[in-house]
Order: sequence, then structure tokens, then C-alpha cells
Amino acid sequence: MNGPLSFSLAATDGGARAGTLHTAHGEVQTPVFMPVGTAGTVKAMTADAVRSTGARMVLGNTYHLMLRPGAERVGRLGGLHRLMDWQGPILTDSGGFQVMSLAGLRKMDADGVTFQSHIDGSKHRLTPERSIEIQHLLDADVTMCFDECTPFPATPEEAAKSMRLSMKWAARSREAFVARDGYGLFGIQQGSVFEELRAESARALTNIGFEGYAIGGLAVGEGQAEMFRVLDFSVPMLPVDKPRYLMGVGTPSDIIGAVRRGVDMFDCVIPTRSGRTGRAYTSRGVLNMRNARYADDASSLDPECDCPACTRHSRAYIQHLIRAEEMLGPMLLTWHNIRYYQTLTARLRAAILEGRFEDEAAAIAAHWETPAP
Ligand SMILES: CNc1nc2cc3c(=O)[nH]c(N)nc3c(CCO)c2[nH]1
Ligand SMILES: [Zn+2]
Repeated sequence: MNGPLSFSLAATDGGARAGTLHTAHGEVQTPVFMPVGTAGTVKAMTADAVRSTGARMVLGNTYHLMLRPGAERVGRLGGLHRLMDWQGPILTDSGGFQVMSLAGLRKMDADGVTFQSHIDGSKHRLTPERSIEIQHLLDADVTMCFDECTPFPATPEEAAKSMRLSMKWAARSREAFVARDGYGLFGIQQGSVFEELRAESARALTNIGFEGYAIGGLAVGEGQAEMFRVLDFSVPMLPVDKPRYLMGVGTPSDIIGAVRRGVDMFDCVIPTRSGRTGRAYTSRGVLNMRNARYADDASSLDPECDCPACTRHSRAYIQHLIRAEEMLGPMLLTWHNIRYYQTLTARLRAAILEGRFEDEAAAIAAHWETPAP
């Protein structure tokens, strides 16, 4: 393909959108949910299993991969696609968020952040230039700007200072990014929960110009109502012809509400992390598969799901695997949860294309109300 990663809008239904991302590693239909593959693997899943869920784009993390196995090593070995044997597009986060939430001893300054590895205590430094270089070595189709996710809650003064630093880093990220056909750099809007700061951030990013725009600084403890309130004014500030990516979101109900407000792309650890802890996201709500009530339940985990866990096994078997701490337990539940999230976004996309988004959203949510059997 010629030119940078691009986005084409196929339909809108109210605020909701259906479109296509055109990337160096293929097309991706939106709304899209990207399974998190933090350290170069979607935990407990082979690449074939991830693909069989319908997922076409996954997320990787600069922070984890720079510490282990190392960015230059991943580059020498042919990049993340080669290592993972993943043919679809990969989006990598830029490291700032993970440093603040994971690393030991860290020192932020106007130029970047110095921190200690949570793995072996070794010292590292990330600047916008180094983060962009690492993401290039990883061969990410979508590179994220190096930013600071403003902690929540923040005063307007704290949020303004943090956002303005991220906007300086966004300009330096753009400068450092090496353009390649089908690859793109996304800016990340900050400004916490304050409308004027969100507007200032959107203006700064639009003036620099990016292939996509992320909404950062949310899903940090503000709660769903506050997140939706902020999205109501933040999303329309972003260019209508570029993809909007809400970072770190979320539950199925978060995703429906954010799609309603014009968000196109999502990533979240919920389906993978909760799968490993025995929680299943199903058409009838969330089931805790450790629960004794499933010991003799020969029925399917989710009667509406076509994944191996739901078509070839029973709730009783899955409960046994989780209780016995068998590896197959997290594998089957992760597989199912990722499949559930892919089915959700595919249903939302189909509904938007047919102008029946609200009906579909209501039908999906109605089933959650029925108490889990
Ligand atoms: C779980 N909630 C969440 N909020 C986020 C907010 C940000 C953010 O503001 N900036 C960057 N670079 N990443 C973020 C990430 C990691 C993406 O999964 C977030 N994840
Ligand atoms: Zn299933």
C-alpha cells in the first residue's frame, strides 16, 4: 500500500462508527478490540488460537519488551511479527504508562523518565526518541507517542502541567518517527477530566498531525459515569476522519458506551487476565468458574458461543480445570473471553452498518440482566 496507515469510514449510526484500518499487515474492521500481548504473547494463547477468535490486531508493550528480551534483540530476530508468527497488525504502547504503574524507583524530568526494572532492578531511561526507536525495532504497525498518563485524581493545575509535557513529547515523538508505508504514529490526548484541557490537548495534537488519535488518561479509577462524561466532550474534539483509540478500555458495557460516543479502537487486559483467574464473560453476564455450583453442570459455558470451550466442553469440566489449577483452564477461559469480545465488536459493527446500533446494544445488555444460571 502507498502512504501511511489510513482509515476509511464505512457508516455512522448516531455517534457510533464502522470503518476499516488499512495497515502494512492487512485490513482491520472497526470497532476493533485488540487482545493484549504485553511481552510478545497473548498469555495462554498460541497465535493460531488468537486468530481463530477473529482477532486481527494485538497490542504489545515497549516497557516489558525493552527489559526482556531487549528491543535490539527483537530487532535482530526480525521484529515482533516474526517472533510471534503474527501476520496481522500490532500496536505497541510507548512505555510511560507501564513505567508509572510497574517500575521501581523512577524519576520523571522534562526530557523523559529514568526507572528501575521491576524484573531485576537494572536502571533504564525512556525518552520520546528512545520509545519511538524501540517501537520501530519491534516493527509495530501503530506506534504510540511517548506520554505521561496523568494520575487520577488531579487538580486542573496538575493536569495542565502533565498534559503540556505530553504535548511536548508528542512533537518529539513525531520528529523521531520513521515513516513507512502502512505504518502510523498515534497521538494521545490528555487533560484528565477537564474540558478546556482536553480541547487544548486536541488542538496541539491536530496541529502536529497523526495517523490516529488516542484518548489517554482514562480508565484510571474515575468510574464509568465520569469516563462517559469526559468522552462526551473529548471524542468530538478529535479529527472525524482518523481512528479514535480509547486506551485500556474495558468491560463489555464500557465498550458499548464508548462505541456509542464515537470510539473505534480498544485494548484491555480484562478478557485475558480474568480468564486466568477463572472469570468468564458470557452472553448471560460474568460467571466465576471456581464456584461450586458448576461442579455437576454439564451445560455449555455460553450457549451462544462457538469457541472450543463452549462447543467441546462443559462448565463442570472448566470448573474442575480451574480448581485443579490445570494449564488448560486459563487457556480455555482466555480463548472464550477473547472470542466473546470479538463477537461483541463484530455485532456492534454489523448493527452500525445496518443503522440499528441502539437496538443491538439494548439486546446485548438485556441478556446480562438475566441472573447468571
Ligand atoms: C487500564 N487503563 C488504562 N488507562 C490507560 C491510559 C494510558 C495513557 O494515557 N497513555 C498510554 N500510553 N497508555 C495508557 C494505558 C495503557 C494502554 O493499555 C492505559 N490503560
Ligand atoms: Zn466460548
